[in-house]
Amino acid sequence: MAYPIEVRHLTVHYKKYKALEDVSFTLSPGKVHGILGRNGAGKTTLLTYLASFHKVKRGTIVIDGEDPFENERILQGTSFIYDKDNTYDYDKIAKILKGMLYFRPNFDEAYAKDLAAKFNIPMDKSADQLSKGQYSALQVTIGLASRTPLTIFDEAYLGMDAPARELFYKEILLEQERHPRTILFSTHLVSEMEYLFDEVLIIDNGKVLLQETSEQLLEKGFSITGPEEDVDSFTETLEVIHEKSLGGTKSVMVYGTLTEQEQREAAELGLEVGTLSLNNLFIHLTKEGEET
Ligand SMILES: Nc1ncnc2c1ncn2[C@@H]1O[C@H](COP(=O)(O)OP(=O)(O)OP(=O)(O)O)[C@@H](O)[C@H]1O
Repeated sequence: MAYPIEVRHLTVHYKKYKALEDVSFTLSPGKVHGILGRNGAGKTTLLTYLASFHKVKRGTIVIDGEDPFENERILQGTSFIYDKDNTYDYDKIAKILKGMLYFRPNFDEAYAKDLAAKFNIPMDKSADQLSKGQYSALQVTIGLASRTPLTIFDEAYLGMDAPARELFYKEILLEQERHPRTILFSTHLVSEMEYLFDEVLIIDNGKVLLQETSEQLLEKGFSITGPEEDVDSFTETLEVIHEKSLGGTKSVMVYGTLTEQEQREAAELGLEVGTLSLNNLFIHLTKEGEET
């Protein structure tokens, strides 16, 4: 089971500071959504509202057809996993995992134990005795094994080392095949996670910069390399998001699509047209002080 999400005109101000401004989007159910943004862009603010930590004052949020705030059904089906959560501090890990079924009807204790073993989480310790990385791995374990229709990971990997993160990402893909749910990932570590995302929402300065499927987004970015003058004249009318020159050769990153005519022209001029990674697009589309 997976929840669809609809957000309309969500606006959140902290006194005079505009953390989110007129944010609207829908998230399709059963997909992995990358919620990307620079530090302070508004990701956590958005996700805490989706998880109903606060009541919406301006705008609306509809999850699986209902207002999620103080909504028992939706809240039971929503996991919010973040690094600062200290709900479980004094209980032993084995007891925590055993008790989860009480809160989460789909919790799979056997899977959680299996994951805990893979992450080397000691079952006989209490949560407050775990290292930072082990604590994050415990949160991730609970998030995965809860199998909630909406699962939100807000930079949940903090403190986990590279092999542990790799294991986490692998489990996301396996679990999504076995028990598809709506998964939201907030991150600015785009390069190592981009292969996980079905859809991408980029938040910039409290606003939605873009929302696309990963496939669409990757089709919209490309690089053009060749003699400086040819590259300049070819890209005059295109949206250049980054450029660098070296000894008469110029390489630019462009956001947009090329018509067939433009592709032919590029080939005739001998320009090299390449693809861009999601990480490159993210970095250059959200760069401050540069026109995008
Ligand atoms: N309780 C608060 N009071 C005042 N300002 C706040 C509060 N919470 C967040 N903000 C501000 O709102 C903006 C968005 O914060 P948020 O935590 O949502 O960003 P983020 O995208 O999650 O950033 P990061 O990647 O650094 O975690 C920031 O400028 C932050 O300083």
